[in-house]
Amino acid sequence: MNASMSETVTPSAGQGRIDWALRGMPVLKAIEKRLTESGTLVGLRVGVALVLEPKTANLALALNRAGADVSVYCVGRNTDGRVASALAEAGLQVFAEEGAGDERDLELARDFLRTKPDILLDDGASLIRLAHREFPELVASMLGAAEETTSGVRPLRAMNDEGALHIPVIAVNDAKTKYLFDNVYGTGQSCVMAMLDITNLQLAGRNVVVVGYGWVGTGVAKHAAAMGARVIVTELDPIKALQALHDGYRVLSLADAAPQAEVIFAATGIAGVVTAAHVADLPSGAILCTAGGGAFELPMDYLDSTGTGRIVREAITEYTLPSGKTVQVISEGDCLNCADAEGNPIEVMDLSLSLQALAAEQIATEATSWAPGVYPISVDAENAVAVIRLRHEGATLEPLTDELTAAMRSW
Ligand SMILES: NC(=O)c1ccc[n+]([C@@H]2O[C@H](COP(=O)([O-])OP(=O)(O)OC[C@H]3O[C@@H](n4cnc5c(N)ncnc54)[C@H](O)[C@@H]3O)[C@@H](O)[C@H]2O)c1
Ligand SMILES: N[C@@H](CCSC[C@H]1O[C@@H](n2cnc3c(=O)[nH]cnc32)[C@H](O)[C@@H]1O)C(=O)O
Repeated sequence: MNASMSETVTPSAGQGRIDWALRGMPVLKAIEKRLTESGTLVGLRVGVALVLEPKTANLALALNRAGADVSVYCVGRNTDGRVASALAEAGLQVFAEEGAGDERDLELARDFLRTKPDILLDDGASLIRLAHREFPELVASMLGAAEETTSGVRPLRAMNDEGALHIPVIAVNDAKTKYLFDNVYGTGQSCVMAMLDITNLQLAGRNVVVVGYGWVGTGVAKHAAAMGARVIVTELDPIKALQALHDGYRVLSLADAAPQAEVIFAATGIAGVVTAAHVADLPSGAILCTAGGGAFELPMDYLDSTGTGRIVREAITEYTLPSGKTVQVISEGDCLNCADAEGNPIEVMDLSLSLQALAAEQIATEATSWAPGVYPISVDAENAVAVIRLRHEGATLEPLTDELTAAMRSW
């Protein structure tokens, strides 16, 4: 290779990571084209409040190129600073500082809402709830919002039941092309890999307890078992517990599983599922992490008030309890794949983030006539994402002929 051929322009660290992710996002590229051609988002302010890393950056940039005025918010623990800088350089308004603490995050969240988004793309419903608490005029003028995750959809439904939700929200999480892929395969892979990268431990032969066998728990169990872990599942729901048994795992209450638990993945999205009493029964050195909603699933208050915490390696806090027992908490109990790893894989976020773009389209075109409430994304949008991905993979669908239709209707 001669010298001139090897000369390249190196993008900034953030832009390089964004460009790399875009290579694996054919669905988002197709949706950007559709939005650009329709002009649906031109002149609208769209606030993106999702985990801020290269895949989300591509969503923000795609919406921007399609004509929206885009601002971005994220808590410090889920922000990739290189990506935040690259987005600011691209002219987006960015309210996210890597490593910012709770107080600064709240200031940034308020400043983000002061940009008066017409459409809000949220994760965990935290910005939708903050807007309802502190920015009633904004809520009154907003077209609507979209929610990314299970633990955001749940409180929004509760708000709606009490008449406290004042905007239409599309539950992106509830699209089949979201939860069947992102929550299961994406989160299963990224959380197990994050735990292994952070600790550098081997999983084969270890007792891994998965708390909750919903979509995320299923994926975590599958990936942990594939790496040789002995998986125990804990569940409240007898059907999910029976499913876990048929998938080949032991099923025990957490109290029964705790004495053998070398690693615990909380995957419920519900506060307080792992308690101080469970910790008392763990073997010394057990590892606690959250694949689900966040640190609230673990007994962090108990550990902080009773134990002595010491950072023993990046993203690992070792608590020594009065009994002398130690437990290791990963990522301070936050979702470890988003806090201290790369998040879910690119291909799976291509599906979820494309659904967010389609939810923005639906809010701009249809939600103007909707009453406040939690709505599913359109079946067309859900299917469009699957069809584009299948086409990109070179997969072909069986054609539905008149004969097959008649056969399926016959009795
Ligand atoms: N880390 C990520 O990237 C990521 C991705 C998707 C979803 N999530 C989050 O993961 C959490 C789970 O999501 P999901 O889609 O699997 O939800 P889900 O509702 O399908 O599953 C939750 C399961 O937990 C069970 N459960 C509740 N309380 C329990 C308890 N005390 N003990 C045992 N089981 C209990 C429920 O019966 C249910 O089966 C949510 O907070 C969601 O927002 C995280
Ligand atoms: N809000 C949580 C973190 C993520 S919630 C879970 C959601 O994050 C989404 N997610 C997981 N990985 C990524 C990623 O890499 N980029 C953007 N979103 C992600 C995923 O769709 C899921 O529904 C917190 O405060 O700790």
